[in-house]
Amino acid sequence: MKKSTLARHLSVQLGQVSLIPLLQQSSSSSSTTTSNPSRFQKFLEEKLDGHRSSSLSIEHLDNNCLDDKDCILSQDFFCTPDYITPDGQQISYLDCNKENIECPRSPEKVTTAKSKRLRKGGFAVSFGSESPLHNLVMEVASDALGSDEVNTEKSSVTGSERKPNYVSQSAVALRCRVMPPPCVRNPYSKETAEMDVDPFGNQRSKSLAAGIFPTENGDGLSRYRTDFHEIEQIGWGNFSRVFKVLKRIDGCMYAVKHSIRQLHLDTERTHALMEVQALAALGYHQNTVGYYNSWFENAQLYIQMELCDRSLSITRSSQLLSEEEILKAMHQVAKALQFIHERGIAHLDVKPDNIYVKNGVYKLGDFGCATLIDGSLPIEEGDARYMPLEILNDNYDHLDKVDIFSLGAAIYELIKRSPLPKSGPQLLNLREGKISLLPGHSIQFQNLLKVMVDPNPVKRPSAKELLEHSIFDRFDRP
Ligand SMILES: Nc1ncnc2c1ncn2[C@@H]1O[C@H](COP(=O)(O)OP(=O)(O)OP(=O)(O)O)[C@@H](O)[C@H]1O
Ligand SMILES: [Mg+2]
Repeated sequence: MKKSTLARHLSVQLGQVSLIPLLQQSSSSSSTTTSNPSRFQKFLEEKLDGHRSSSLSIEHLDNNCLDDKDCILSQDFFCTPDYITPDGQQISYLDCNKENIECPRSPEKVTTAKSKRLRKGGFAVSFGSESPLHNLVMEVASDALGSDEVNTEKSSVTGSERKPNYVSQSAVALRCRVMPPPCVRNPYSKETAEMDVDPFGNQRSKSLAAGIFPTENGDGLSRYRTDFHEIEQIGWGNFSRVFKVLKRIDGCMYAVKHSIRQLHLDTERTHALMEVQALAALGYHQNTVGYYNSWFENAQLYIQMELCDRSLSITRSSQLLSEEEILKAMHQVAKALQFIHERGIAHLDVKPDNIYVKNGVYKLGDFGCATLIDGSLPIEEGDARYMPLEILNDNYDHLDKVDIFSLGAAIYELIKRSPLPKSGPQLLNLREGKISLLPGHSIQFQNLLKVMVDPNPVKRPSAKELLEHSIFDRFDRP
């Protein structure tokens, strides 16, 4: 009884990825571990046979949903342009723009016979059917599935054909997903230790009593609600809202941004995904906002990111920055730009609203307009107030230098402490590289700003050259 529950629990987890590689691994390793297969192994073998006999190959799992219940909503199902394309998978953006085209397959994971073992106090421990950990897994499994589902699942795996009351593994997996894990305080995180609100109160039992989490579309399958506890809204833009959230499973704070509009068309989703693809391709840099995860839910794109304290927006924050602090921000954003430009990506929406601060460290965020410098992806320019003349004239030859102009304009705005106008002579002057005198600021600094907003992109320094300027000597070198 217990083993079959464990088997179901594991199969539920596997249902979210692909069952086949583990089944193959399990069936091969089983011969080495025992000559007398357990019920669990038998079950896995039966499942494998079942999958084989119904011609369910990995390819089918990847590309075709067997039935509607086997589909898990995920960006995996939408073709998108790649910032990094795996070897041998040259895809063009235009191809991906077509509706209903097959997504390129991810490189196959090499399956090894290694199995992970839980280590405790330096010793490898295994949990047999009598161990407390084993019992805990049993409890969670039976907690996550009602007794009716247990029967349903049992009957479907013991019979060779699907019974009318068959519930697909993906459906069960989704059902399991919506059971919130306990909301635990993270003992390593200062953030959660100092929290004045207590989101750790009986959230799980409350949500269970309320019938899991209601979603806007009423399907009860909100990954956002299942995985996160929403604390408050911390930002908004033209296209998104951003929330401070606590992740239930690790007890840490994150920012989750989600699109305001529902994205029903493939083209809309493809476009929205460019942001997460850029973030994912870039990887970690201390001066870019950290990216963790993304998913579609209710036709909206959700992006889980590193939580920052605030942005430098001068309309949303009343904090005044000294020249020293502004130079520090400029230096750190220049480091972020050097990092992304070296990877062939231009941000195209550098402005104070998109520069965040966390523990005194400045981070470039909002990669919603990010594109490839070589011009091989579509270009959507950011906030027009920070765009140089060449972009308005559809000249995209120096996209990295667009970011330098925008950084210069953003710094100019922070120094002036008044928002750049959307039109008028001040904006035209800026685009022509004319900035008014900035009393109290060094000539060296004013000259640097001037060259950053030069109307000729070639004359603007690159991010690397900017960082080599002597004005930044007092800061650490890249
Ligand atoms: N990781 C984060 N940590 C803290 N605050 C954030 C974070 N991400 C975004 N914000 C806040 O939310 C605001 C809106 O986010 P963002 O700029 O990414 O949305 P958007 O809709 O793409 O904006 P835009 O209108 O500029 O295109 C930001 O200006 C910032 O104040
Ligand atoms: Mg923004």
